[in-house]
Amino acid sequence: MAETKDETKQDFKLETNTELRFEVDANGTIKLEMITGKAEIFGSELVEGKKYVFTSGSKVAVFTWHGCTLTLVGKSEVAYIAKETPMVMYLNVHVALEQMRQKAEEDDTRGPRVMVVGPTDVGKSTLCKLLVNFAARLGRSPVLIELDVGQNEIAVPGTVAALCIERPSDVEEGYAVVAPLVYHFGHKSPQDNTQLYNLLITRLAEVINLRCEANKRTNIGGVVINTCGWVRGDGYRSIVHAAGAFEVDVVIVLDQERLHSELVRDMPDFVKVVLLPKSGGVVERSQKGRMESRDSKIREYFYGVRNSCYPHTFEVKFNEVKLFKVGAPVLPDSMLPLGMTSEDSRTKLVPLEPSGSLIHHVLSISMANSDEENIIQVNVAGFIVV
Ligand SMILES: Nc1ncnc2c1ncn2[C@@H]1O[C@H](COP(=O)(O)OP(=O)(O)OP(=O)(O)O)[C@@H](O)[C@H]1O
Repeated sequence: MAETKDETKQDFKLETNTELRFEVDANGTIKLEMITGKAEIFGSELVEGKKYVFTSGSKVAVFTWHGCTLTLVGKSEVAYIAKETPMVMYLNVHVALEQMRQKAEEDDTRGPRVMVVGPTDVGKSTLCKLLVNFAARLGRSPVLIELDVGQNEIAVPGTVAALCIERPSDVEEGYAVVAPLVYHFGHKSPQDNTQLYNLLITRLAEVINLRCEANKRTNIGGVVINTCGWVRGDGYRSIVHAAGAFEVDVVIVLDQERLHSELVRDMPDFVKVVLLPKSGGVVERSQKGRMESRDSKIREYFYGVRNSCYPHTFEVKFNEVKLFKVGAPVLPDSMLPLGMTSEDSRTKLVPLEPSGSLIHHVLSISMANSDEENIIQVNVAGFIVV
């Protein structure tokens, strides 16, 4: 039978230190198979002869240190081999971090804490993935911190989260999200409530510090922090705040000299600030593309990556739940009780009356035992759609 257009087969031969980049068409899929050699996708190794399926919108780079042959079956928007990649530099960073882990092991101290910053679409999430995957391949167990509330790799958008990485992420399905630590933020940009954002960063850092104190392996593995692409004004101040809260040792700036020089100026001397180039393969995403990827992240939470989960519908009486929203309307300081500032209201919990306006909203379920606890600073158990 003749091949249909959707089953176009392409063969590629990759030399050492090159990568095959491809994007999957909307509503299409691509099957990738490594025929010979060795290759990896964002730090996760490919198995020879196994067929990997990538769904619509995926943007992938298959990198090889040793050379390989590959086939792609399906319709791709683009598929090309790139010889220029920053992978050797990224690997050098990993090697330096591994040396810091070995030193920490010898001296019984803390492993490296590294934060990746830069404007939007420079490959921050991808570099974080590479670093934790490389570490996991050496048997390390770093903690991945996700501060990018818009494009969150661990939980649904609108959250900050942490995940202990025990093994490299799955090539098709991403991180094995087992027992993540997630805090509710509720907006897709930190700009919408900077006070709350900074408060959650402080809280997350406290909890991670406790975890590191209690678990030597996690402590040695270190922390890799992904940030969002808002690097001006309050966004920059949030980056500096996060660096302080997590007591980072290394800040990697991707692709922006201005941000690099600002951070060199503002970081303490013991923090290494490194400027690295972005990969030419990183794909710029439009507002629409970002919205779609947020939607698919929420869908993935409820249905699983390959529709492997079945969300349940159940009814709860309104008197059995308490509903809150974070942030009271901002009032002028003159109208507030003595000693309170309008900034406080942004992190205040406001009770919500159940109403039709809640329909189709995503709510998070707090782990708090009572509403006397500081619910904002308590992690969430999961999410529901009303
Ligand atoms: N070398 C590469 N080749 C092809 N695609 C790539 C490469 N590196 C990254 N990408 C793709 O580019 C897209 C953007 O990368 P990434 O999410 O890492 O950027 P980011 O800086 O974290 O963006 P944001 O600021 O939106 O969080 C992703 O879909 C990723 O899979």
